[in-house]
Amino acid sequence: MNRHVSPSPLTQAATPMGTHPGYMPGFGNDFETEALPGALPQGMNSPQKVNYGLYGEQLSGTAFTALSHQNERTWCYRIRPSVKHSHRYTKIDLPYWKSAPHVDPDVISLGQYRWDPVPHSDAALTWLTGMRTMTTAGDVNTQVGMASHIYLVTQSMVDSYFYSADSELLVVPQEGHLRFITELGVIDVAPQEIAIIPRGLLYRVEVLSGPARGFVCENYGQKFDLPGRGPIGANCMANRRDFKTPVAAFEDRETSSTVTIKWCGQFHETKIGHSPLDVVAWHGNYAPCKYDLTTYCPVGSILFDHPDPSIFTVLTAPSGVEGTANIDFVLFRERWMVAEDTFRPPWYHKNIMSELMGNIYGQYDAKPKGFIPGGMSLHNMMLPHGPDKNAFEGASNADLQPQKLDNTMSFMFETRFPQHLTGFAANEAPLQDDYIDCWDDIEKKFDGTPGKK
Ligand SMILES: O=C(O)Cc1cc(O)ccc1O
Ligand SMILES: [Fe+2]
Repeated sequence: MNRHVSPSPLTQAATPMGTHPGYMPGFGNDFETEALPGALPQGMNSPQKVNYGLYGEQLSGTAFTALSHQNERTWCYRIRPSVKHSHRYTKIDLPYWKSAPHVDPDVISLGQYRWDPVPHSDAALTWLTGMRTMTTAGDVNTQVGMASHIYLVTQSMVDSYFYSADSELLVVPQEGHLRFITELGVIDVAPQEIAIIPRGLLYRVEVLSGPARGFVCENYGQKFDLPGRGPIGANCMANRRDFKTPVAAFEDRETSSTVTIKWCGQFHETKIGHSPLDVVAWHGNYAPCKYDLTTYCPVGSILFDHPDPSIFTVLTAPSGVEGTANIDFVLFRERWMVAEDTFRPPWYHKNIMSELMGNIYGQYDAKPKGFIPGGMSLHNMMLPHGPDKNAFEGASNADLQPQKLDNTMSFMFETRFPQHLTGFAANEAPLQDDYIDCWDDIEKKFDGTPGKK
């Protein structure tokens, strides 16, 4: 249990860019935090009257009846109940933010694909208008699968708020700093960090330094969790204490504002007369968090062979089939390679899962060239891939001393569902037409005689 009492409310004036009210450590903890002393009811959730004239409201992230170790909900004590925020909804179009099922008949998703970084343009883009869907998988209506997006953000949301009823968002910045000002507090993220924004949580996004670009995994299914470590034990990989959840912070601001809601793949808007970020105190285990990827402690092979990449899982979102994730978030970061008599980079393979990768910085060992920071690749269900010719020749002839893989941070969103390219990914984003040529000149070495070649 984390308990936090902050001395003063968060108002815009009290939080100039760059200062931050603070975080509480832990993943999935039962947190409690109040921005005004005594705002949080003690020993009960629904007193007849809440201190300061606040309204109590529950945000349920799992079914009321979910098993107790999976049950997630947060009690909010707010200036107005959320329902006061919604008037009539109107549909709006955000043409670049797509949801599954979205199969463009003119696009071929079967293939090995790689993209250069999607460039910034002169357009002023917010978190909403700057979201560019690359792939979709599964079905948003049945709450399975995911979408992958690139965001290009140059402009803060002003008097404009958003929540996704469809999904939890895993945000992986690659350039620029963003601030997520949420109902439950403020999260600042920079490259090498990630943020998790739960389904249904309302927020706006400000640009602390831009232009900002990054990757988003939109998870339609069950929430991301930490993987079981099995025989690895109680430590290493991602440790719970390195996740940070913001302390309560609120705005008491009366201005006409817009709330946008993503619901069943469609976007809707409603107008309100105040900031909806008015939660003065909260307690519960359904909350946003951030995580510094440089605190990820990689565990790997220390004698021979290359383990499956699941060894580098940071977070896993279950699919309902035990051991088979809806999505795994996997991190390839700096580490030592020490394996003896081993082809050290990723092996050639075909996978029932679909692998969407992004490069945060540096060089990836299986693809020393062409997969560059800000770039993405897709190796879809059962499509063969592996090291390019250069990586293969380099690794199979290398003197196998212990070697530090430095200056490298890439990740994978790996889903059990095939990923479908959007029209944007196929036609507008900088697709590398020659990507599959990287395996072209891999030569036949077999000549019928034994011995290593
Ligand atoms: O394809 C990739 O580069 C990702 C990957 C990395 C690895 O170390 C093993 C398998 C795998 O799919
Ligand atoms: Fe792979």
